[in-house]
Amino acid sequence: SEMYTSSVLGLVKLLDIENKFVLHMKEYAEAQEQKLETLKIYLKTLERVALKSKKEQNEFVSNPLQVFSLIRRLREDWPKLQVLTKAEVGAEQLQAMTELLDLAPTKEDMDETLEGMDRIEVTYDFNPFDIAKGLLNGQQFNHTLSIRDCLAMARHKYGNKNYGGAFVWYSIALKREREPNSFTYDKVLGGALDGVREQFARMRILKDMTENEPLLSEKQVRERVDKILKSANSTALDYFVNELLEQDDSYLMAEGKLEKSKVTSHHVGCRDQFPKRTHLTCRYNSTTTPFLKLAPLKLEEINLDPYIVMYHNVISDSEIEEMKRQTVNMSNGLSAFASWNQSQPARVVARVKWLMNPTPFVERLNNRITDMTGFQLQEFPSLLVANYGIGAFFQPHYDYVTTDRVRVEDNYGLGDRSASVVFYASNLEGGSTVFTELQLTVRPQKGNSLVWYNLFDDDTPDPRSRHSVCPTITGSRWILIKWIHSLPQTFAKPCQARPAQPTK
Ligand SMILES: O=C(O)CCC(=O)C(=O)O
Ligand SMILES: [Fe+2]
Repeated sequence: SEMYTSSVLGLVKLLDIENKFVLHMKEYAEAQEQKLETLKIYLKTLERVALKSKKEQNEFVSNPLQVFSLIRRLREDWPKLQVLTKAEVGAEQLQAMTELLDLAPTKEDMDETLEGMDRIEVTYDFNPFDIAKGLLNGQQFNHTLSIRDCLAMARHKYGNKNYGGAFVWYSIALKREREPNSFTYDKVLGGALDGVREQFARMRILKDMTENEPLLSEKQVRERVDKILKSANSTALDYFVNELLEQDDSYLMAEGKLEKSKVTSHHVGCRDQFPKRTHLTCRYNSTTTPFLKLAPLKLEEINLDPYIVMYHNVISDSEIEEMKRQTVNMSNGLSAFASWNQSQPARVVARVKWLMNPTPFVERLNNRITDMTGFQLQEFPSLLVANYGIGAFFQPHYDYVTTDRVRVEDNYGLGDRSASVVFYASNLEGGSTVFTELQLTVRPQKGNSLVWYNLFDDDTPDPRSRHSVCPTITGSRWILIKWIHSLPQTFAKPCQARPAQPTK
């Protein structure tokens, strides 16, 4: 089935599905309403004076006019009313709704979107109380999370053994006033808050015990907490929960924060907290190829060693539209739960498509990359397009494939990926490219292109090229990526001996 959450391209389809569902349900409700109306009208025709005493009843059936009507009604009208009552109305709509259910997001999609939300909150150190109120990245949206939304977040974090995070989201849910009609909602969807106060208390105790009793196993901790909660009387539990809920948001929030020891360079980069670079310049590049004499490219230095540059305005809006037209059938995507290799943890959440054929578009882009870098691309003209999902990211990684087991020559005979070129094809919030070792954050800007080296001049891996992509906060992240293989560059790339490395 389709994985919606791996990209914005997939997510947009859900709107259409929901619209159709709502339409069918409306028609269904209208049909039911009509039936109800008819029933009520017929009920009216059956009204007659109440006959209380035996005497009154006898009088009634002694009147031939009344008896005649009574018999005819029961004989001729009743069966038809029975048919009306039993009539299934809206069967067509019911069927259509059932069919739409098959297109509903799967559990994988649900898990992926929960992970995405979690990732946005934790990576950027956002305040979950703000998120629940619709305040994201300093922008107030006209949408708040419902109690059930908040509880889903809490349960997800609990499932991930993030007891502090679950504690906060349970508290948000419990502090919320119930929505109007909550009684009806609960009848249909189940009691939203059933058992939630106890779960909230459980998170608190679980978190404390995990921290205070590091020698206990996961299972032992859970068993002990179960015991504590079982033996607690309800008044004491109520008191405990009420005390906690009276704390202010900042106290509760502190429980859900990512532990200091777990804040990585990727997080710091995404939060834009690396020290700012100085002594870097911008200039026109008019020398890499003769064509640049006519049309120099705007170059911004990002880092000098290893060399990283950003070219400005090197892919136009209309080229980006053309790129999107070539990618209508993107693969279902990579995600935390549906990656190419199930045994690996989440690495990237995005849909991708290789542009393999040497179309005019691909050739034009390759020529541009040659202008930017001077590299030879004839041996491997393919480009890769990616569209990320909400909260989608790319874990810190290296673009080179050389490992102890994979030798350079094995990479399609092209050598390793000596440089990478990423074209940013949309504007968005979040989604920066972070160089975790170099402590650099590069914000995507539509039309720009980032170029960096993954290998030293002697073609050995340069671990300083380790990079990641921050979660998208809002927007649709489109990129076009080109990996430049080293062997075809033998005569194109200036080669210097690597400075001697300190030996261990
Ligand atoms: O999208 C980006 O900014 C970088 C993508 C990337 O690192 C990759 O595809 O290998
Ligand atoms: Fe990469």
